Amino acid sequence: MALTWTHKDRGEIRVHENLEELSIDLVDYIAEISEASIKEHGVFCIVLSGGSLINLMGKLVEPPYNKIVDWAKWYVFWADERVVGKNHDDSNYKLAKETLLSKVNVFPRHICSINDTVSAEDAATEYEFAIRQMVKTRTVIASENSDCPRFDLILLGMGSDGHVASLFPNHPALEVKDDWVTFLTDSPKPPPERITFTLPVINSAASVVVVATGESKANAVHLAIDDLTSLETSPSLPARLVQPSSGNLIWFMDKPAGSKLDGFKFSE
Ligand SMILES: O=C(O)[C@H](O)[C@@H](O)[C@H](O)[C@H](O)COP(=O)(O)O
Repeated sequence: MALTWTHKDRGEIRVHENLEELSIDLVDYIAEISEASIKEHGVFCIVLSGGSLINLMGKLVEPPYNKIVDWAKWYVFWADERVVGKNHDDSNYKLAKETLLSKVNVFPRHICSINDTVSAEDAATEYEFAIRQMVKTRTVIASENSDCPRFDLILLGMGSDGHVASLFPNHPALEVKDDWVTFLTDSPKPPPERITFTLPVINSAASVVVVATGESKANAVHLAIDDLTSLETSPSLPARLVQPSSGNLIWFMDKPAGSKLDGFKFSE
């Protein structure tokens, strides 16, 4: 049984017994938001990241999800991408394609990946331009509260340093406010060249999910969610800066990742 609660300003927290339970809850949630978004505005604009998150979504290609999800209405984006060829093992696109997208009926033209033949800077500029065109044609909804797109669902993993997408602690990309997509050529985690959604775009989504598993994430989870003592306060922890302005925030984690949370301790 999952332990779930809502923090007064850090969203809903779901701590699962194990990865199997977490992955079922995660795909249930994705299927639910997909259905609600399609009912509301005809399409589902989902944003992926890399890492273990993609394998945790694997059940989507199995019954009943593969039959109940309206794949033809999906538009797929990436919150961050490594600037490598699409066939490179570091490519987030390749991971999602092999694990999920090649196994369901998402239209290839609805899969919005980066141009892998240009520099990181140009790839970021082109990706933002492509998204702006889709906001213009109303495939992606415009936010009412910011000059940003309002994606239906942004799925983020989290590193043990608290990074989300390719927004790393103390990196200047965290400060970018005027662009929707920015680039890095000095990522602290290899490969160095990446593009990433900026915080204003992440925080304009209708729903943001952060998935964190394993004991190595426990401290970052605590710093991202709990009310901190003045000693611990770390204003630039990227995961703590995920604060959708008028959307939902949900944390999916396993027990080891949640083990340092105040709410977890109280429930033991
Ligand atoms: O671009 C990257 O280097 C990874 O995609 C990275 O951002 C990942 O999402 C997190 O580090 C969480 O990864 P795990 O869930 O696999 O620990």
